[in-house]
Amino acid sequence: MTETLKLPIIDLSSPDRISTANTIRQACIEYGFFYLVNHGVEKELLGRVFDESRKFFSLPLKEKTELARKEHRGYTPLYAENLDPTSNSKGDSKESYYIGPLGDVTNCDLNQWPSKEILPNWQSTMESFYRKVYAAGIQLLPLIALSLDLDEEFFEKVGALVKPATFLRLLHYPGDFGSYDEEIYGASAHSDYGMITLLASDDVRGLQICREKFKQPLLWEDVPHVEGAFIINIGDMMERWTNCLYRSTLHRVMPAGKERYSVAFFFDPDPDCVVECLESCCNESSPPRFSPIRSGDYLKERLRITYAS
Ligand SMILES: O=C(O)CCC(=O)C(=O)O
Ligand SMILES: [Fe+2]
Repeated sequence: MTETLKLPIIDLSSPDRISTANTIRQACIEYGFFYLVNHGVEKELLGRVFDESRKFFSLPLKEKTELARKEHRGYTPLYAENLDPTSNSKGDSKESYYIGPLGDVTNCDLNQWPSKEILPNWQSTMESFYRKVYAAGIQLLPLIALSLDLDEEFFEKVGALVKPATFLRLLHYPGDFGSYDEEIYGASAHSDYGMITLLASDDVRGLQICREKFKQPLLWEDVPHVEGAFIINIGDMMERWTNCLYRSTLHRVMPAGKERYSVAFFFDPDPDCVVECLESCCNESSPPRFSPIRSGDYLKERLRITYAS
Protein backbone atom coordinates (compact mmCIF):
# COMPACT_ATOMS: atom_id res chain seq x y z
CA MET A 1 0.00 0.00 0.00
CA THR A 2 1.29 3.49 -0.80
CA GLU A 3 0.29 6.95 0.34
CA THR A 4 1.01 10.20 -1.46
CA LEU A 5 3.15 12.70 0.40
CA LYS A 6 2.98 16.44 0.62
CA LEU A 7 6.59 17.33 1.27
CA PRO A 8 7.58 20.81 2.45
CA ILE A 9 8.59 23.30 -0.24
CA ILE A 10 11.69 25.43 0.29
CA ASP A 11 12.11 28.66 -1.63
CA LEU A 12 15.84 29.18 -2.22
CA SER A 13 15.30 32.84 -3.05
CA SER A 14 13.46 33.71 0.18
CA PRO A 15 15.08 36.60 2.06
CA ASP A 16 13.86 35.14 5.36
CA ARG A 17 16.75 32.77 5.98
CA ILE A 18 15.76 31.91 9.54
CA SER A 19 12.28 30.82 8.60
CA THR A 20 13.66 28.87 5.60
CA ALA A 21 16.21 27.15 7.86
CA ASN A 22 13.45 26.22 10.32
CA THR A 23 11.37 24.62 7.57
CA ILE A 24 14.44 22.74 6.31
CA ARG A 25 15.05 21.44 9.83
CA GLN A 26 11.48 20.17 10.18
CA ALA A 27 11.62 18.57 6.73
CA CYS A 28 14.94 16.84 7.38
CA ILE A 29 13.81 15.50 10.75
CA GLU A 30 10.45 14.32 9.51
CA TYR A 31 11.14 13.18 5.94
CA GLY A 32 14.77 13.62 4.94
CA PHE A 33 13.23 14.97 1.71
CA PHE A 34 11.85 18.31 0.54
CA TYR A 35 11.15 20.23 -2.67
CA LEU A 36 13.32 23.17 -3.70
CA VAL A 37 11.91 25.99 -5.84
CA ASN A 38 13.43 29.19 -7.21
CA HIS A 39 16.74 27.31 -7.39
CA GLY A 40 18.06 29.31 -10.33
CA VAL A 41 18.04 26.52 -12.94
CA GLU A 42 15.90 27.67 -15.87
CA LYS A 43 13.09 25.45 -17.09
CA GLU A 44 14.38 25.79 -20.62
CA LEU A 45 17.82 24.41 -19.65
CA LEU A 46 16.23 21.55 -17.74
CA GLY A 47 14.13 20.75 -20.83
CA ARG A 48 17.27 20.62 -22.97
CA VAL A 49 18.98 18.30 -20.48
CA PHE A 50 16.10 15.84 -20.69
CA ASP A 51 16.09 16.07 -24.52
CA GLU A 52 19.81 15.41 -24.73
CA SER A 53 19.54 12.62 -22.17
CA ARG A 54 16.82 10.96 -24.26
CA LYS A 55 19.02 11.22 -27.35
CA PHE A 56 21.94 9.57 -25.58
CA PHE A 57 19.96 6.64 -24.19
CA SER A 58 18.38 6.07 -27.62
CA LEU A 59 21.80 5.36 -29.15
CA PRO A 60 22.67 1.74 -30.02
CA LEU A 61 24.03 -0.17 -27.03
CA LYS A 62 27.39 -0.57 -28.76
CA GLU A 63 27.89 3.19 -28.92
CA LYS A 64 26.85 3.65 -25.29
CA THR A 65 29.15 0.82 -24.21
CA GLU A 66 32.11 2.57 -25.78
CA LEU A 67 31.62 5.13 -23.02
CA ALA A 68 31.31 2.52 -20.24
CA ARG A 69 31.86 3.80 -16.68
CA LYS A 70 35.54 4.43 -15.85
CA GLU A 71 36.71 6.40 -12.80
CA HIS A 72 33.00 6.60 -11.95
CA ARG A 73 32.29 8.58 -15.10
CA GLY A 74 30.33 7.37 -18.13
CA TYR A 75 27.67 4.82 -18.99
CA THR A 76 26.24 2.06 -16.81
CA PRO A 77 23.95 -0.43 -18.61
CA LEU A 78 20.72 -2.03 -17.41
CA TYR A 79 21.16 -4.29 -14.36
CA ALA A 80 24.74 -3.10 -13.74
CA GLU A 81 23.85 -1.95 -10.30
CA ASN A 82 21.98 -3.42 -7.39
CA LEU A 83 21.25 -0.72 -4.84
CA ASP A 84 19.74 -3.22 -2.45
CA PRO A 85 22.14 -6.16 -2.27
CA THR A 86 19.69 -7.98 0.08
CA SER A 87 17.06 -8.22 -2.67
CA ASN A 88 16.84 -11.16 -5.07
CA SER A 89 16.64 -8.94 -8.10
CA LYS A 90 19.14 -9.44 -10.93
CA GLY A 91 19.96 -5.74 -10.69
CA ASP A 92 18.18 -2.44 -11.13
CA SER A 93 16.27 -1.83 -14.34
CA LYS A 94 17.86 1.41 -15.26
CA GLU A 95 20.72 2.70 -17.35
CA SER A 96 22.66 5.77 -16.40
CA TYR A 97 25.45 8.17 -17.27
CA TYR A 98 27.76 9.78 -14.70
CA ILE A 99 29.43 13.16 -15.13
CA GLY A 100 32.01 14.02 -12.50
CA PRO A 101 33.61 17.29 -11.42
CA LEU A 102 34.31 19.53 -14.40
CA GLY A 103 37.87 20.57 -15.09
CA ASP A 104 39.13 24.10 -15.03
CA VAL A 105 42.63 25.42 -15.73
CA THR A 106 44.08 23.90 -12.58
CA ASN A 107 42.16 20.70 -12.51
CA CYS A 108 42.04 17.81 -14.94
CA ASP A 109 38.70 16.49 -16.09
CA LEU A 110 38.28 12.71 -16.14
CA ASN A 111 34.90 12.86 -17.85
CA GLN A 112 34.02 10.96 -20.99
CA TRP A 113 31.73 12.63 -23.50
CA PRO A 114 29.72 11.34 -26.46
CA SER A 115 31.24 12.42 -29.75
CA LYS A 116 30.30 15.87 -31.03
CA GLU A 117 29.53 14.37 -34.47
CA ILE A 118 26.74 12.29 -32.98
CA LEU A 119 25.48 14.61 -30.23
CA PRO A 120 26.80 18.11 -30.98
CA ASN A 121 25.13 19.95 -28.07
CA TRP A 122 25.40 17.25 -25.47
CA GLN A 123 28.53 18.22 -23.58
CA SER A 124 27.80 21.96 -23.50
CA THR A 125 24.23 21.35 -22.28
CA MET A 126 25.37 19.01 -19.52
CA GLU A 127 28.18 21.34 -18.46
CA SER A 128 25.81 24.34 -18.21
CA PHE A 129 23.37 22.29 -16.20
CA TYR A 130 26.09 20.88 -13.96
CA ARG A 131 27.32 24.38 -13.10
CA LYS A 132 23.83 25.67 -12.37
CA VAL A 133 22.86 22.78 -10.09
CA TYR A 134 26.23 23.05 -8.38
CA ALA A 135 25.50 26.72 -7.70
CA ALA A 136 22.08 25.83 -6.26
CA GLY A 137 23.76 23.30 -3.95
CA ILE A 138 26.32 25.90 -2.86
CA GLN A 139 23.44 28.21 -1.93
CA LEU A 140 21.50 25.51 -0.13
CA LEU A 141 24.29 24.18 2.09
CA PRO A 142 24.61 27.34 4.25
CA LEU A 143 20.86 27.11 4.91
CA ILE A 144 21.27 23.50 5.98
CA ALA A 145 24.11 24.59 8.27
CA LEU A 146 21.88 27.31 9.71
CA SER A 147 19.09 24.77 10.21
CA LEU A 148 21.51 22.86 12.48
CA ASP A 149 22.36 26.03 14.45
CA LEU A 150 25.80 26.05 12.87
CA ASP A 151 27.75 28.84 11.29
CA GLU A 152 26.51 29.27 7.72
CA GLU A 153 30.06 28.59 6.55
CA PHE A 154 30.28 25.30 8.44
CA PHE A 155 30.65 23.05 5.37
CA GLU A 156 33.33 25.31 3.98
CA LYS A 157 35.19 25.40 7.28
CA VAL A 158 35.30 21.60 7.65
CA GLY A 159 36.78 21.31 4.15
CA ALA A 160 33.72 19.74 2.52
CA LEU A 161 33.77 22.29 -0.30
CA VAL A 162 37.48 22.33 -1.22
CA LYS A 163 36.93 19.93 -4.12
CA PRO A 164 33.52 18.47 -3.45
CA ALA A 165 32.67 15.11 -4.99
CA THR A 166 29.79 16.33 -7.12
CA PHE A 167 28.41 13.85 -9.64
CA LEU A 168 25.62 14.44 -12.09
CA ARG A 169 23.82 11.26 -13.06
CA LEU A 170 21.39 10.95 -15.93
CA LEU A 171 18.96 8.10 -15.40
CA HIS A 172 16.70 6.22 -17.78
CA TYR A 173 14.16 3.64 -16.62
CA PRO A 174 12.79 1.71 -19.62
CA GLY A 175 9.02 1.35 -19.56
CA ASP A 176 8.88 -2.27 -20.60
CA PHE A 177 10.54 -4.70 -18.23
CA GLY A 178 9.67 -7.78 -20.27
CA SER A 179 8.53 -10.03 -17.51
CA TYR A 180 6.94 -9.16 -14.20
CA ASP A 181 7.68 -12.56 -12.61
CA GLU A 182 10.87 -11.42 -11.03
CA GLU A 183 11.43 -8.87 -8.35
CA ILE A 184 12.14 -5.90 -10.60
CA TYR A 185 12.79 -2.36 -9.51
CA GLY A 186 13.80 0.71 -11.43
CA ALA A 187 16.00 1.49 -8.47
CA SER A 188 15.82 -0.85 -5.50
CA ALA A 189 15.53 0.42 -1.93
CA HIS A 190 18.55 2.47 -0.88
CA SER A 191 19.64 5.64 0.82
CA ASP A 192 22.03 8.02 -0.90
CA TYR A 193 25.59 7.92 0.35
CA GLY A 194 26.67 11.50 0.58
CA MET A 195 25.70 14.92 1.81
CA ILE A 196 22.67 16.01 -0.23
CA THR A 197 21.10 14.97 -3.54
CA LEU A 198 19.28 17.34 -5.89
CA LEU A 199 16.93 15.44 -8.19
CA ALA A 200 14.94 16.48 -11.22
CA SER A 201 12.51 14.03 -12.78
CA ASP A 202 9.95 13.99 -15.54
CA ASP A 203 6.30 13.60 -14.54
CA VAL A 204 6.22 9.80 -14.68
CA ARG A 205 5.57 8.48 -11.20
CA GLY A 206 7.76 5.89 -9.52
CA LEU A 207 9.78 7.49 -6.72
CA GLN A 208 8.77 6.32 -3.26
CA ILE A 209 10.18 6.84 0.22
CA CYS A 210 10.01 4.79 3.40
CA ARG A 211 10.37 6.93 6.49
CA GLU A 212 10.66 4.10 9.04
CA LYS A 213 13.30 1.76 7.71
CA PHE A 214 13.33 -0.37 10.88
CA LYS A 215 9.56 -0.83 11.18
CA GLN A 216 7.93 -3.84 9.49
CA PRO A 217 6.02 -3.92 7.25
CA LEU A 218 7.73 -1.09 5.40
CA LEU A 219 5.35 1.72 4.48
CA TRP A 220 6.13 3.25 1.09
CA GLU A 221 4.87 6.71 0.18
CA ASP A 222 4.77 8.21 -3.33
CA VAL A 223 6.76 11.38 -3.94
CA PRO A 224 4.82 13.25 -6.60
CA HIS A 225 6.51 15.29 -9.30
CA VAL A 226 6.21 19.05 -8.75
CA GLU A 227 6.74 21.01 -11.96
CA GLY A 228 9.96 23.02 -11.85
CA ALA A 229 10.98 21.88 -8.36
CA PHE A 230 14.02 19.84 -7.42
CA ILE A 231 13.55 17.05 -4.93
CA ILE A 232 16.26 17.31 -2.28
CA ASN A 233 17.22 14.48 -0.02
CA ILE A 234 19.64 13.98 2.82
CA GLY A 235 22.39 11.40 2.33
CA ASP A 236 24.13 9.04 4.76
CA MET A 237 27.05 11.34 5.46
CA MET A 238 24.70 14.12 6.56
CA GLU A 239 22.96 11.54 8.74
CA ARG A 240 26.33 10.69 10.30
CA TRP A 241 27.13 14.37 10.90
CA THR A 242 23.79 14.85 12.64
CA ASN A 243 23.78 11.54 14.56
CA CYS A 244 20.58 10.53 12.75
CA LEU A 245 18.72 13.75 13.62
CA TYR A 246 18.46 14.33 9.88
CA ARG A 247 17.35 11.23 8.07
CA SER A 248 18.94 9.61 5.11
CA THR A 249 15.63 8.17 4.05
CA LEU A 250 15.20 4.86 2.24
CA HIS A 251 13.82 5.37 -1.25
CA ARG A 252 13.27 3.41 -4.45
CA VAL A 253 11.87 3.74 -7.96
CA MET A 254 9.04 1.38 -8.91
CA PRO A 255 8.32 0.47 -12.52
CA ALA A 256 5.40 2.59 -13.74
CA GLY A 257 4.84 0.66 -16.98
CA LYS A 258 6.08 3.75 -18.75
CA GLU A 259 9.51 5.05 -19.64
CA ARG A 260 10.94 7.47 -17.05
CA TYR A 261 13.87 9.90 -17.06
CA SER A 262 15.47 11.66 -14.12
CA VAL A 263 18.67 13.52 -13.33
CA ALA A 264 20.33 13.29 -9.92
CA PHE A 265 23.10 15.56 -8.67
CA PHE A 266 24.98 14.01 -5.77
CA PHE A 267 26.60 16.80 -3.80
CA ASP A 268 29.14 15.04 -1.61
CA PRO A 269 32.03 16.35 0.49
CA ASP A 270 35.65 16.68 -0.59
CA PRO A 271 37.23 13.19 -0.25
CA ASP A 272 39.58 14.48 2.50
CA CYS A 273 36.80 15.96 4.61
CA VAL A 274 36.32 14.04 7.86
CA VAL A 275 32.67 13.53 8.70
CA GLU A 276 32.11 13.29 12.45
CA CYS A 277 29.19 13.78 14.80
CA LEU A 278 28.34 17.44 15.42
CA GLU A 279 28.72 18.51 19.03
CA SER A 280 25.16 19.80 19.06
CA CYS A 281 23.86 16.39 17.98
CA CYS A 282 25.26 14.26 20.80
CA ASN A 283 25.50 14.24 24.57
CA GLU A 284 26.10 11.72 27.36
CA SER A 285 22.74 10.06 26.96
CA SER A 286 22.95 10.15 23.17
CA PRO A 287 26.57 9.38 22.24
CA PRO A 288 27.81 9.43 18.61
CA ARG A 289 26.48 6.42 16.73
CA PHE A 290 29.19 6.49 14.06
CA SER A 291 32.91 6.96 14.25
CA PRO A 292 34.55 9.77 12.28
CA ILE A 293 35.24 8.78 8.69
CA ARG A 294 37.04 10.28 5.72
CA SER A 295 34.42 11.08 3.13
CA GLY A 296 36.45 9.62 0.24
CA ASP A 297 36.91 6.27 2.06
CA TYR A 298 33.23 6.04 2.90
CA LEU A 299 32.06 6.76 -0.66
CA LYS A 300 34.56 4.36 -2.18
CA GLU A 301 33.36 1.51 0.01
CA ARG A 302 29.67 2.18 -0.68
CA LEU A 303 30.27 2.27 -4.43
CA ARG A 304 32.34 -0.91 -4.27
CA ILE A 305 29.41 -2.75 -2.69
CA THR A 306 26.87 -1.30 -5.14
CA TYR A 307 28.81 -2.47 -8.19
CA ALA A 308 30.00 -5.77 -6.71
CA SER A 309 26.87 -7.85 -7.15
O1 LIG B 1 15.22 8.50 -10.39
C1 LIG B 1 14.85 8.82 -9.27
O2 LIG B 1 13.77 9.40 -9.09
C2 LIG B 1 15.68 8.53 -8.06
C3 LIG B 1 17.09 8.11 -8.34
C4 LIG B 1 17.87 7.79 -7.12
O3 LIG B 1 17.34 7.64 -6.05
C5 LIG B 1 19.34 7.68 -7.18
O4 LIG B 1 19.89 7.62 -8.30
O5 LIG B 1 19.98 7.64 -6.12
FE1 LIG C 1 18.80 7.71 -4.47
